[in-house]
Parts: sequence; C-alpha cells; structure tokens
Amino acid sequence: MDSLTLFCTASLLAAGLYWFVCVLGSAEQKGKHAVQLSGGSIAKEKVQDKYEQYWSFFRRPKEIETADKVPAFVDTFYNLVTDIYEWGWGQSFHFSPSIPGKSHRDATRIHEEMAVDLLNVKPGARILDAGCGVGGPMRAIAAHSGANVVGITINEYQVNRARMHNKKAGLDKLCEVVCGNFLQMPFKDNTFDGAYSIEATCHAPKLEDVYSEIYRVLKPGSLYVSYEWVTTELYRGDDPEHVEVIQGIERGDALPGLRSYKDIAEVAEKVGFEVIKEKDLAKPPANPWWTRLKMGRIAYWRNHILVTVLAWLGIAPKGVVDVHEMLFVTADYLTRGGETGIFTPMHMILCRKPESKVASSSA
Ligand SMILES: C=C(CC[C@@H](C)[C@H]1CC[C@H]2C3=CC[C@H]4[C@H](C)[C@@H](O)CC[C@]4(C)[C@H]3CC[C@]12C)C(C)C
Ligand SMILES: C[S@@+](CC[C@H](N)C(=O)[O-])C[C@H]1O[C@@H](n2cnc3c(N)ncnc32)[C@H](O)[C@@H]1O
Repeated sequence: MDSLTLFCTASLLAAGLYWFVCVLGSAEQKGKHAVQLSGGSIAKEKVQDKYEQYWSFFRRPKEIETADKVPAFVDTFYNLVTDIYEWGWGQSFHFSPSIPGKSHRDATRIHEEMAVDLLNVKPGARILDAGCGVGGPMRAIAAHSGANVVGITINEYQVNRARMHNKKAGLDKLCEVVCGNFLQMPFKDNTFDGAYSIEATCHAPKLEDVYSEIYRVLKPGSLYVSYEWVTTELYRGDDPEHVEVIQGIERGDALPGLRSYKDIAEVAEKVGFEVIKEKDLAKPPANPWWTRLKMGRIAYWRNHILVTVLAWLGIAPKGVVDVHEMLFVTADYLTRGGETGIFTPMHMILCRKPESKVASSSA
C-alpha cells in the first residue's frame, strides 16, 4: 500500500470512529458523550461490585421491603444509570405521550409544563420538585412559569449534574437543588406554594411516607400534582405473563414494588389531601408513550457495541456494560407493559392541602 492510500484509509477510519463515538454516541441534549460515561459517585473500579450489590437486593426481596434500606438502594441505582440516561435519553428522566409532528423533546416539555399549569402558581411562587433527577423538568417548569423551583434528590451525583445544567441554562437563580431523602425532607412546614413529582415517588417503599412529607411542607390551600408509575385495571396478579412484565419493570428500575392505580387516591386522602382530579394520561386519545422506547432499538444495539468497546479500552468502567444490558432488557419489559396496557408511568393525581380550619370560638 502506498503512503497516500494508507493516509486516506487511516483518515477514513478516524472519521468513522469519530462519527460512531461522538456524533451517534452523543446525548440528545448534548449533556453527556459516550466517552464520559461513569458510575456516578462510585469509583470506576467499584462500579461492577455495586452493580452486583444492586442485584443482590432482588435475590433477597425482604431487604427491599425493609423501608430504611430503600433510599441507599435507589441511590446506588442512580449512580449506575444517570450517565446512561442522560446520554441515551436526555435530561428529563421520564416518559410522555408521543405527539404526532412533534419531537420527543417537545413532547417531554409539554408533559412537564402541564404539571405546573395544573398547580396554578404565579411567577415568584416557591414550588417543590420531589425526586428531581438532573433537573430537566425543573428547568422547563421554571422557564415556563417563572416560579422558583426547589428540587430534591437522594443522589449526590445528580445534584451536581443538575446544578451544572441549571447554571449553563441561566436558570440557577430560579432553580435550587438539595441532596436529601423525600421521606424526611429538610424543609420547614407550610413553606411551599405548590409541589410536583414526576415518575419519582414509585421509589418510595410506602407512598404514605412521601405524600405525608409533601403535605407537611405545602402551605394550606396549595396544590400537589404527581405522575405515578402504577399497574392498571387490566393487570391480573394470576397471569404469569403480567407478573413477569411487572417484576421485570421493578428490577430494572429500582422499584420496591409497583402499586395499583387504586392505591394512589386512597393514600392521598389518608394523609389529608383533597383529591381534585385523577387521570391516566396514557389512555387514548393520547398516543403511546412507549413508541420512543421501541423506536430506539437500533440505537440501543449501537450503544451496546460502543459501551463494550469503551469498557474494553478502559475508558468506561467495566460494570457499565452490565448496567447497559440491564436497561436494554428493562426497555423491553416497559414496552410490553405499555402495549398490554397493564402498566402506566403517568397516572396523574392532582390534590389540594385543605385551608387551615379556623379555630371555633367555643373550642
Ligand atoms: C422513571 C424512571 C426512568 C424512566 C426512563 C427515563 C428510563 C427507563 C428505561 C431507561 C432506558 C432504557 C434503555 C436504554 C438504552 C438501552 C440505552 O442505550 C440508552 C438509554 C436507555 C434508552 C434508557 C433511558 C432511560 C429510560 C427510558 C424509573 C427509574 C422510575
Ligand atoms: C426516574 S427519576 C425522575 C427524575 C425527574 N422527576 C425527571 O422526571 O427527570 C426519579 C428521581 O427520584 C429520586 N428519588 C428516588 N427516591 C428518592 C428519595 N427517597 N428521596 C429523594 N429523591 C428520591 C431519584 O434520585 C431520581 O432523581
């Protein structure tokens, strides 16, 4: 081979590699590139062990049922998946109904804005995002409503990512991020003008514990909206296929046990909320939320090759390959959950904390 041919071949290979890794492998909102994949706050050499530890929770299901172990288990999960989510999905870690003619990004934003529109808050209001991830929804909501959003997440790596994104978006004056447990929040009673949670409270071992905390920090008369992950009225506990799909979703998404749609309003009322509205936003005429997952299949294969090569080269931590594989399988269970209609990630509930009762003079 003469030197010109060698030069051209090498240039083509380099351009091809650049395209495969940096263009195809970039995050939807350019938050993360494949070469930057990490295990969150976990040291590179410990990622594989932590992944094994994550799975051990499911080998000993009683452990997950022990409520006090759940936040640590969820924290480990988000160390493992946060970079992959940002890289392969974007900065909003949730689903939304697809909207014909609109991009995933627009459909996501519309779903987020709907939450704050339901809260009916004014610019300058202080609202809570319970389980804020890296803050995709928080930024969309702050920009749309002019409200000050305080987000809380159990995962410190997400706190740092969210703060960095807030600053980059010029929204750090409106958006604040706190590292903490939404089952015991570091906020004073009656201090928020509204609250929302998007696909986050499903991680709570007892819904009552997170709803009562949100109730405590809300000012009387203010509203709370949540998009909940639940099994629907079509789910049958005696159908082995249904059970397999739901268990697959629980294992791949760090869930201590999916709840039935019936439990949501019951718990909200139990902690003191008035339920104003409840609706499965996935029901027709909404278009399927799972088409985005299904359409991504070719990209997942490409991602898997990319992650395997990067781990082999020592650029990505070894355990990332297993985590990616787990997500690959989970995507399939989620799709089956959506297609069969036995599962929804967007059972919406809107509630109000009642106005304080005026003490009667005879009391
Ligand atoms: C609300 C939660 C998370 C919901 C979704 C944001 C994530 C659920 C499954 C995730 C993914 C599955 C497949 C991945 C794919 C194999 C990879 O190449 C790129 C990232 C995925 C698409 C990833 C992205 C995020 C999800 C869709 C839960 C945890 C309560
Ligand atoms: C699927 S993500 C959704 C994030 C965000 N709502 C979004 O839509 O982008 C779930 C979030 O809930 C948070 N979370 C789960 N359990 C928590 C807990 N006990 N305390 C605080 N945050 C928690 C996770 O850390 C993560 O940020």
